[in-house]
Amino acid sequence: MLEHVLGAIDVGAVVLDADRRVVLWNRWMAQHSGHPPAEVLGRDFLAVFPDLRGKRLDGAVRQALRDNFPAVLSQTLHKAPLALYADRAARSRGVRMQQAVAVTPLDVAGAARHCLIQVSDVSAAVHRERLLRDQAMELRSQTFSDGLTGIANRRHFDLSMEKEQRRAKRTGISLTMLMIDIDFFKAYNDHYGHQQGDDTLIRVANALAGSLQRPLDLIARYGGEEFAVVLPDMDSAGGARVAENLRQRIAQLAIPHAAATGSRLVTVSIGVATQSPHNPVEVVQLIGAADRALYAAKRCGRDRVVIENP
Ligand SMILES: Nc1nc2c(ncn2[C@@H]2O[C@H](COP(=O)(O)OP(=O)(O)OP(=O)(O)O)[C@@H](O)[C@H]2O)c(=O)[nH]1
Repeated sequence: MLEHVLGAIDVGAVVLDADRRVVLWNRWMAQHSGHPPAEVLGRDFLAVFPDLRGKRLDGAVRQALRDNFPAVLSQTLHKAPLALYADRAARSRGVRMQQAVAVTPLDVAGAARHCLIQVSDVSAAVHRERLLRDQAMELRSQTFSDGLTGIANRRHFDLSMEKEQRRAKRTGISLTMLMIDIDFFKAYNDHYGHQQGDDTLIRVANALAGSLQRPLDLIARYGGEEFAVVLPDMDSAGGARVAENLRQRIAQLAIPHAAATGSRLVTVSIGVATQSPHNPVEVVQLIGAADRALYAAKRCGRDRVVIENP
């Protein structure tokens, strides 16, 4: 009965004697290792699996036999310690089964201590875990990025702005923000259609994002055709330079805009506001100042940069 049970269970079972020789090798082990019992019984376990020497499982077997300590090998640290394969195809591709391994000391009447090694196939669980992790990462990135342009979304901007503003206050550095709005975009949509409007939004977003240089600079789609930029550790003069550079970059794209006045190209207006170390303000005040600067830029004819201090 016991032999039938050992043959039927969906777990690998190996018993080693005090000299690490294999004294039990169930059918599951034969099937997944490719070694029938006749080939391994009486042999040193490490001669069957030579690449185990010096590894965690080798140590766990020693500890079980010598010190009577059981061990469970962490699945994340030791994914596939034994050369075991799900099937022939996996073996020929050299793809080992993902395993959970437990080593248990066994007191055998009238003999020195043995140990039992139990192996289970956790490939499906590991695969499921990986899928869930990938999905979680995908969801996370969707939560913080704008669906149309792929840059950060408003939520990402709000969080980043709060964090950077606190950091600027704490460490006594400047923080500049820009509000950027595409000029005459309603007329652009009306003239070229919404689809081309979307394409232009994407091009403008990519050009703006590609022009920022420092790793902590963040550009987000603030709403509709409006973008916001956070520039940590940047004073007012530096912010004005960045803004002017962005304005020129968009003009250089030379995207035709037949319905715009002036250059008849797609242009942007930019408002700049800076929190200096001597004048810390609230985030709303900083955004309000950048907004006012943007509307001043619009009023003064668009395609320009205006600075306003909070
Ligand atoms: N194609 C497209 N258009 C959008 C999107 N979001 C907002 N818009 C359009 O952007 C336009 C913004 O128009 P307004 O706020 O009147 O400003 P404007 O025409 O750009 O004029 P000024 O800002 O004063 O230069 C509206 O017509 C919106 O429909 C979008 O995701 N795709």
